[in-house]
Amino acid sequence: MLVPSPMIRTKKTKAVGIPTIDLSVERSELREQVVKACEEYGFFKVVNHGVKKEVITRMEEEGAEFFAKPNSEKLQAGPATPFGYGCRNIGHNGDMGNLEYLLLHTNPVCISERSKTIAKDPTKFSCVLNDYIGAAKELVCDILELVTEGLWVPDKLSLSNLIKDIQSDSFLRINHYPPLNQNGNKNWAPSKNDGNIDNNASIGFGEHSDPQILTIQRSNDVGGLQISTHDGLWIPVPPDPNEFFIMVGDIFQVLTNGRFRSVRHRALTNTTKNRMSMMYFAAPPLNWWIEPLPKMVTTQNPNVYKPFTWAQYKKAAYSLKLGDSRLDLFKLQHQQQDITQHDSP
Ligand SMILES: C=C1C[C@]23C[C@@]1(O)CC[C@H]2[C@@]12CC[C@H](O)[C@@](C)(C(=O)O1)[C@H]2[C@@H]3C(=O)O
Ligand SMILES: O=C(O)CCC(=O)C(=O)O
Ligand SMILES: [Fe+2]
Repeated sequence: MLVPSPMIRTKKTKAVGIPTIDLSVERSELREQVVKACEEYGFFKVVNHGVKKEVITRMEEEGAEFFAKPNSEKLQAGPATPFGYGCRNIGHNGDMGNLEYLLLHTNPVCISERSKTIAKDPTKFSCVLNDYIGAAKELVCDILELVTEGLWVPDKLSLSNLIKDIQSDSFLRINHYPPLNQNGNKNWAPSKNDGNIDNNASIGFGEHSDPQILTIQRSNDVGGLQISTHDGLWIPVPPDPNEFFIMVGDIFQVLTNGRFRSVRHRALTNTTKNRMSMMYFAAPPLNWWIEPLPKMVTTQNPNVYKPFTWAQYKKAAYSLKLGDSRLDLFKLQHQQQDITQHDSP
């Protein structure tokens, strides 16, 4: 059963409820709800997810402790190129946000290596992160199995196995959005790229879709996340620190041949409170070939996308700006821009 959620009124006065799915309900009903939410919004909240409170709390504490450090210590984590500490720069193509973050590969060896430069107690830090990553991975796999069942895909484990693969290219990101003061300024020194965000001072992380298969998001109790509906309205998502939000990523759109749509979203900063969010981005191994699941291609619904590897897609995404629609490059009927420009790295 869909759990009733408060109606949200957007600026354009459209009242929208965030789909909320209770993972403890009976499986045959559950898989239908998950498929429906992925189709309609590409976004939903899960409750009764089974992740231990302690795992979430410890992760929250580690994140808060890291961002409270002096800048000189945070910089020891190394620049986010691609993994490490980033401040205001998002990616490498001039995108800027009002945030600082840690971006990490979820492979346990990478976590262990990075922890040495991030935390005073690296063993504890990597333990806490591995526990959180393990829980997020399990949640992703449960949801992917519900989807394959709901779509009547013959191999129920075909997608979850990609995320469980030791070579999976999944990432963890912890974002910290400091409050903006009353003039809309933050305590950070002005940057040469500030022109990009002057008119959007409250934008913490600009509009985009996530390139991966699925994202598991949670935050502290400070709001800021917004999702975009198909008709272009922004819906604020009320924060819920004990629950998780699931976002369909670009690759899930391809796998379902466009039946699911990757959700465009953004994060705003709060005027007075610190916001911290954490995302697990579930991705396949780099060399994995991506194309619509055979079940999703019919005469009525012919294949829309060219086959490509996750490495090729990532390379294209990383050569573009945050808000760009990268999937257009991989559409079969797209004649102008050729996929070979983004050939394997
Ligand atoms: C501007 C960019 C940042 C990003 C790589 C990109 O070139 C385009 C996709 C961006 C994004 C959005 C979701 C995740 O936060 C992220 C880690 C990802 O996989 O794709 C970021 C990338 C990043 O910050 O490096
Ligand atoms: O901070 C958030 O809630 C969302 C951040 C986000 O979309 C991202 O890091 O990709
Ligand atoms: Fe995102």
